[in-house]
Amino acid sequence: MVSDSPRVRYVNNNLGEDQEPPRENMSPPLANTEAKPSNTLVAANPPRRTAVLVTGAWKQYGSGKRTTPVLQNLTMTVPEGTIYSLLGASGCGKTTLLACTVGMRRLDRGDIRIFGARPGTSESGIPGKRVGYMPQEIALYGEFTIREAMQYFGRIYGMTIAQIEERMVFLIKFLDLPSFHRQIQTLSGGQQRRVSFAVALLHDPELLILDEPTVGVDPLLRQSIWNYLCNLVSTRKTTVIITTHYIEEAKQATTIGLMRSGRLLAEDSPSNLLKLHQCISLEDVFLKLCMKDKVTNNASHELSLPNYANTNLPALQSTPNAHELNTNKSLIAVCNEKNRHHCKAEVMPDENGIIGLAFHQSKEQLVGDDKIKDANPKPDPVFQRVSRVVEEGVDCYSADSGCSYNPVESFNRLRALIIKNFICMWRNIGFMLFIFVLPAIQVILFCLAIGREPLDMKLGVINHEIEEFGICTGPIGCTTVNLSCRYLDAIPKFSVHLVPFVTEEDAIKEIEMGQLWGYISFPQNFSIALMDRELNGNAADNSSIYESRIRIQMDMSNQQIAFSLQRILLESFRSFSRKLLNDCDYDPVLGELPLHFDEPIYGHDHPSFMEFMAPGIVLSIIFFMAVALTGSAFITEKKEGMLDRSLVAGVTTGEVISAHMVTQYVVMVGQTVLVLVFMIAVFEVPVRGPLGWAIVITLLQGTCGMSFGFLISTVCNEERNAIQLALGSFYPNLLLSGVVWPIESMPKILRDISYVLPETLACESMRSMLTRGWGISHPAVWPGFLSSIIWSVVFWILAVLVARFSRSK
Ligand SMILES: Nc1ncnc2c1ncn2[C@@H]1O[C@H](COP(=O)(O)OP(=O)(O)OP(=O)(O)O)[C@@H](O)[C@H]1O
Repeated sequence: MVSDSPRVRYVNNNLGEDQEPPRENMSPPLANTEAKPSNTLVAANPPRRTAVLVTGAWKQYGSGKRTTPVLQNLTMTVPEGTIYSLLGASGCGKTTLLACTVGMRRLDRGDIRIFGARPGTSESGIPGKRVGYMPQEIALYGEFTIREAMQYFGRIYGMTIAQIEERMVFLIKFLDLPSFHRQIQTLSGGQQRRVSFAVALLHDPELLILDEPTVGVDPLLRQSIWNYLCNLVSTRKTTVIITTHYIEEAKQATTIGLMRSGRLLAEDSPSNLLKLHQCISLEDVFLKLCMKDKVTNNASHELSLPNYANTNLPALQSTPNAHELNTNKSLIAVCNEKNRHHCKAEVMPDENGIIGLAFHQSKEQLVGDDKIKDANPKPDPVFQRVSRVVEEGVDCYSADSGCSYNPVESFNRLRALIIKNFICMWRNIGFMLFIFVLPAIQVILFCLAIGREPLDMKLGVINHEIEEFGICTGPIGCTTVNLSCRYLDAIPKFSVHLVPFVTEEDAIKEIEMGQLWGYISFPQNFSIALMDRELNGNAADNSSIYESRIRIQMDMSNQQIAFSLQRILLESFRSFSRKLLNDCDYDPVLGELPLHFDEPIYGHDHPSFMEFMAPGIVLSIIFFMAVALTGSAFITEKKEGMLDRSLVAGVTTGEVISAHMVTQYVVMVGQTVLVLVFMIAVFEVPVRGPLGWAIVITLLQGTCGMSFGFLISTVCNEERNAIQLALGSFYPNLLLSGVVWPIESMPKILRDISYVLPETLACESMRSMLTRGWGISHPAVWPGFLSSIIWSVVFWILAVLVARFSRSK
């Protein structure tokens, strides 16, 4: 292992550039082979010197009618220090078998032993540095440079920077890679695959599991890769499992496993296969075995004809006109009822002259073969028992396994993950804008657009008291002349734009055109009648009371505008009336309603809608940003295979989550500061309570959003499903949490639902702290903190349960 016995490259030794020195201390695999887990049945004991042993493996995807059987009673033995080449048509189950081998998927039945132990246990070395895994997809962070990719995995494997650098120089040269400064996403598909291959070789593992490493690789380099693998096996006793579509190159393997429909048709050395089946080429052997398998299993099923149009075999895709090619190098089975016992070979070399394995295997065929399953022997009951027993062992992939925990190694892995997270974030400009600029824009837009007083509301004025047309200016002092003008003067002009009209009908027409919010009309004798009413009270006659009335007719379709206009007109009248009574030496209180509002206990005389909404908006922004960031981060890593690759390399789920939390908290603190600075410092939203606790509850809501995002990422495999789920929950949450409207206005049942949502109590707490100045110990405040914590825990528990359930599939 790297940290125990540094296995740096050895350019200066006498083995030549592409050769590795013999592995020191080759005993651990054997020692592990002999070590029996205490609860393992005797039947499961693998033979000595077997690196990988798969026994009676059964695996299917889906359930019910959608079941796809993939592995069917497959048994495979990979001796240590050999190259085992797994050959089979597209869709026959090679990748699934490798995924089960590295513990990323679980068998339905059967048993897998790596160095004598179940994958996922510390004895097997998987996950960890004993294995180098190259999945079929690139599974690398596109934002990384080649060097950063090497450093990321090197740190996980516990290599020093010097070891990583030395190894990288060799691998770049050997695999003909571009400069290590190049970002992976800027490389060609073939170059990316080679970087992926280099990462698998980086730490010189004991077991290499390579899923189609030579696809898209130049023939010379392909040969060079095989030479290198052969050298690794002979000098380092490395064990290699490699899948390929190319029969030609597989001839260099020590053992070939021929796979069809999830079964292993044969497993032997290339020479033995040729000898045993009396064929001159491996293609013939494979064809013969396929025919035999087909006839044995289902006489009524015909062999599928190769489907050139749909096949995803690289060798076939690169052939311009496959039907026209006809040499006798490669083979495509063309069998029908008549020639079932006599197969004809057709040629399928690719553009490089490499022969492709040309059996296309459709899903339909696999499903059809499932009918054969019943004819196959049932899995050995012993293995069923073994399978059940080993499931109970310690699983190093689970977050809480504590499997051979080494704090230093764990710290190194955590560091690698955190560095990785920040590099990915830093390199992605769009992402940076999303996480920092978007919240700021949301707050600015909220503060500018929501809750402010409407301005410039147009109101028509019909004044029958004055001769001239227009808006008049009123006299001052105690007078009975043109009081209508004096009242109009009291109306704030920045809020209400007064527009003169001759008649009410003219104003109504404008209202109907959507040009006015209402009109105000003064009768002819308004001033005299008003003075009579104000000064004489009950003694005023009926005509004075009628003539003193100002008529107002409004468009009430817009609640906020209508309420604002009504309030302004009322307040303006109060102010006009007080001034007039004062000027005439009367007590101004006479003009008031007998209602007196004292200084408010909390808030101020003119509460704004913005102040009501601001606390909830802050929490919503932080909550949903955390949902989006966490959900997208995990789904992308999962979908592109990067998460699985890191897990196989030895990173634990707990470390992945911890690293994400560290990154997410840094982002969240930044977002919280940004959002609060804009709200408080720029837009002067009042803070009357403890700002520190307001920040804490904001971070708790972010944690809650992070947990929800994690849950979404475990439930969804595709980004679009995650977006649907996140958006689907966004609006109900926003509308029901009392962010935009008081929950007191909701029907009882909805109010009860609202109280158990993650944001409602938190929003109440935040509002109480900011606008009422209450502290954490107040009974209306602490429940918001508690609810955020409880929801975070509930989401995490659900996410962990779903993740476990998914992995067991
Ligand atoms: N997650 C999944 N859910 C459902 N079916 C799946 C899943 N993964 C693979 N399959 C199906 O299982 C079968 C075997 O797939 P697998 O990837 O193991 O084949 P393969 O031999 O590696 O193919 P290829 O050479 O093209 O990579 C295919 O029919 C595939 O469609």
